[in-house]
Amino acid sequence: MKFRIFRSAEDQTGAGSVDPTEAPRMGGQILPEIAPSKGAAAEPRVEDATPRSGSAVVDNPPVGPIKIAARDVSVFYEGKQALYDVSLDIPDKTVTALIGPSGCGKSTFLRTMNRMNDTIAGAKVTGRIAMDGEDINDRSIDPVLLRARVGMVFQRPNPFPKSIYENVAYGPKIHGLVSSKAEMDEVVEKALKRAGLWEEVADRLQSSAMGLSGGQQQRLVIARAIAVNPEVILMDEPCSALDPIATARIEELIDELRERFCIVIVTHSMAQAARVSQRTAFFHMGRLVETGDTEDIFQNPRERRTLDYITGRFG
Ligand SMILES: Nc1ncnc2c1ncn2[C@@H]1O[C@H](COP(=O)(O)OP(=O)(O)OP(=O)(O)O)[C@@H](O)[C@H]1O
Repeated sequence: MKFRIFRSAEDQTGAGSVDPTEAPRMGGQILPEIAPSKGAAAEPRVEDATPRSGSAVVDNPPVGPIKIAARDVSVFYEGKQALYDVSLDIPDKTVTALIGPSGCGKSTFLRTMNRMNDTIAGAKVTGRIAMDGEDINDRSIDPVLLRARVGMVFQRPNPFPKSIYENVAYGPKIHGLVSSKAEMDEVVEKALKRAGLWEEVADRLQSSAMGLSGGQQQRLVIARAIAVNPEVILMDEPCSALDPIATARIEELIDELRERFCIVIVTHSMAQAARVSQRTAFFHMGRLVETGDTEDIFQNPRERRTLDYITGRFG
């Protein structure tokens, strides 16, 4: 079976990512024709699902150094469980895509990796998340410093209403990473270059960031994250507010950045997951269903639910 791996950023839906002329298969077996899911409505809702007892076994771990190891991570909002016992290894210098239908817990899991859930009243996280072996929820860890090490890019570009230069300089300044104006100029230029924005803004660094296009603003936000030398960059649907050309530019950038950073991206577009990631984790109803190399997940998923989702039968 071949999945069409879209090279154009125009396809933002997953439904078209399957060649309908070829039979889908699972676990290496050709499956009989599968009727469009009738069972979806009968599936239990998250709050009805029986929580599995925690198991620290990591499904299909990646080869190579692990940057973040999540073990039995659960998240509750006002006592209502949204994530159940997720154990996942995130490799370094790799793009890991988190996919799954709306409300399955992708963003919730993403936020556990830089303790952004701490900022949500009533949210509680259990389990263990280690970065380079160190528990990020340990009392000794300052969440502000953690968020510099684990940067985050959101759906909508959120530059500060300040100049382009100040947007990038802000992080290095508050974290005391530079000691002179010349050094700051260098840091700003380097970050903008790495984010692929330098040539477009070099002559207007003092102009407002709000005057940039959406795609440029998103690259500026990435430059702002990079400027503090993060180790991990979390991206929560970074292209969902962008047009296809700006999306393609961000995807190229993600591909370049993975040489230096561990990247985790939440995306609704299976075509995007297939284009940008090397590892994929599929979530459903608050649980991690399956994880593996992206090619395997898309061409030969082991779980029926993964197959149904990537072939557009639900979600
Ligand atoms: N701040 C919050 N307060 C209460 N419940 C929340 C909060 N954030 C998320 N939830 C709930 O947790 C569950 C998982 O939500 P989450 O946003 O992580 O899913 P998602 O897979 O990222 O969804 P989407 O693709 O729609 O962004 C949902 O049932 C959602 O309603």
